[in-house]
Amino acid sequence: MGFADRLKKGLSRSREALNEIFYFGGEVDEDFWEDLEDTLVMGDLGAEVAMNVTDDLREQAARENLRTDRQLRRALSERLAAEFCPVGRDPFDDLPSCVLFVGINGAGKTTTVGKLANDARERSIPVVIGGADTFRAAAIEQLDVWAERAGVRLVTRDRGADPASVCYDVLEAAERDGSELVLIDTAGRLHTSSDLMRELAKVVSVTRRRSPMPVSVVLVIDATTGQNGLSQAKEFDDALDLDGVIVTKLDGTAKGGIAVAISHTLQLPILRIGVGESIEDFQRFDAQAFCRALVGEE
Ligand SMILES: Nc1nc2c(ncn2[C@@H]2O[C@H](COP(=O)(O)OP(=O)(O)OP(=O)(O)O)[C@@H](O)[C@H]2O)c(=O)[nH]1
Repeated sequence: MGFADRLKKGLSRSREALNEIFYFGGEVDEDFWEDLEDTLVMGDLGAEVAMNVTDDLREQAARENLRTDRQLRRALSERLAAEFCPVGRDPFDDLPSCVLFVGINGAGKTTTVGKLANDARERSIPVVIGGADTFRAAAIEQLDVWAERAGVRLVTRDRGADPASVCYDVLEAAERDGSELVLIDTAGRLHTSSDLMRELAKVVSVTRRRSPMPVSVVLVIDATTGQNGLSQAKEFDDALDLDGVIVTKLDGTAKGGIAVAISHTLQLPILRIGVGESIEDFQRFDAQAFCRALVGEE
């Protein structure tokens, strides 16, 4: 299955919900707009975005006399795409660059680091991985498997070591080897655990101070988390001042709207998306293509 099909399949829940209201058979009446707003809220877009988008679309439909399913879907997908914060500096393209990956347990950080390392190597970018998840021995082993798969060097320390020291080590190794991209995996943690968030803030500030390259902090978020994803992202942003977001598991049962809610509310760009477990299952984010898949516009 191609990338676009995977994304379409993954976002089918949102699309099916929209299909129900788009089969209105004629009148675009008050019920239609109410149902649209409810459906967008249910699709994890959040109340604020759902209301703004519905109000704008309603005005546009009246102004431009949009009536058909096709016209309305197109206008909706364009309006939703406009909600995304545009990408300014892309930390995986604008080199040299050091990126720290943060997020809750199981969000897909390690997998994402593996995919990005592989992508960089394929583009002949000298890249090194830092394994700063020294909390779990299995995490280091897992990252090692990804590093090997991608054919990229891993710098880490034994379980229990200070994660900030791994950041020092990997930056030193990058300087020595001439690596232009440094990808650092950190231990997963709940955004509600203030001790662990403080520890992570220290890792970030040490890395920012030590790094001769620009440092970006990227939140990896599992799209299937739903609306809780927005509060997660808010907490991480408050504590670490995020630079961007990667949304994973969009091939699963995600509703997808959380990507819109986070990007708009926190004004953070979506840098990449994950659509599967294997090394090539990820993509640059294209807001238009994403919204077409979300809305079911042909
Ligand atoms: N379907 C799907 N699964 C994914 C994707 N990205 C990651 N996964 C799976 O999600 C699970 C967790 O991924 P990890 O990369 O280990 O997550 P992590 O954030 O590093 O987890 P911790 O080390 O516990 O913090 C694994 O089973 C991955 O295969 C994706 O885009 N799609």
